[in-house]
Amino acid sequence: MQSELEEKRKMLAKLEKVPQPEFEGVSYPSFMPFRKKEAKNVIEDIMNVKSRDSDIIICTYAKSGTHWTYEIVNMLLRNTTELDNKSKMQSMLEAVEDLSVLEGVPSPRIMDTHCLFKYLPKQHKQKKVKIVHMIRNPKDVCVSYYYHCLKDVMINFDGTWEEFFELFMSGKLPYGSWYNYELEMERAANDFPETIFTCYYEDMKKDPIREIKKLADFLGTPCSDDTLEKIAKETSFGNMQKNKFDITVIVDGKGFIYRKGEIGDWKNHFTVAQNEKFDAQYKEEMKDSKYQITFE
Ligand SMILES: Nc1ncnc2c1ncn2[C@@H]1O[C@H](COP(=O)(O)OS(=O)(=O)O)[C@@H](OP(=O)(O)O)[C@H]1O
Repeated sequence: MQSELEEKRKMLAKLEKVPQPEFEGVSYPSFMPFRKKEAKNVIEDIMNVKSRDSDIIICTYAKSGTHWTYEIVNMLLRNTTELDNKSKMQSMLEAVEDLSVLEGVPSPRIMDTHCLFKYLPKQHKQKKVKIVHMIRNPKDVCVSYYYHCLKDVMINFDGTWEEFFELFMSGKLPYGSWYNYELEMERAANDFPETIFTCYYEDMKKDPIREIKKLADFLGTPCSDDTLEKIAKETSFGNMQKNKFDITVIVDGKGFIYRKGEIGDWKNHFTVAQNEKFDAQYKEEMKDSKYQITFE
């Protein structure tokens, strides 16, 4: 399986940049399904995926800790404390390239998506699919996303930090506005409190054992203190950066998912003026939100 991942990585490295696909005013990285079908049909394919009672979907805005969450969820479900270098997350946008592959994945399937909640498989409600939502301080998301966009062959961006900051502020970047995404997730979590679990990136970073325990309770996979400790250690940033196979690839052959994994890198990038502008927009957009994000 590791060799299959290597093959996939080589294929990614060869991909030409193409125009960014768009649907309902939101653009997407040009994953393979978009290279073969209209964006509308790709999103419809996701919405028509047949759900199973045991499915788990990790819902995150880009750069909010998706791969980290996957690894923790995978360990809890498969009762292991080792990083999974044999398979990869079923990213829904990529997986719909061949639905038979997704149908052949044994249960419990762990899928992930950065698309809006309204584009989840329609059957998720009746099947009571469990949704794990990780939210991260959007200033750090913005910085992390900037570095990602510079390197990702599926995204056409080679601008400056200043330009990227403005794109983030306007929401005109792949997957759209952070605010739209998170406010929709908040409404969904109010509507489906039993099936949506939200955790904060910063909480997971500061007290992983406590947060992994909460997640295990939600998933119905309780485990011993010893196991919790092992999972926290194995999924620490340093260990994942060193030992996790990274499917993404850039010119120097290295992946780019595990960059810094820190809280507060925004302070190394935001100017005072950018910070003020961001705070003013955040205050306005999130005035009715109950999310508790602190800009440490
Ligand atoms: N174990 C662990 N601990 C803490 N932080 C971690 C961990 N694993 C990944 N990361 C950081 O998460 C950022 C990548 O987020 P995603 O996995 O959501 O990226 S993606 O949108 O799916 O490409 C990216 O953040 P930045 O380092 O700030 O760029 C990763 O480094």
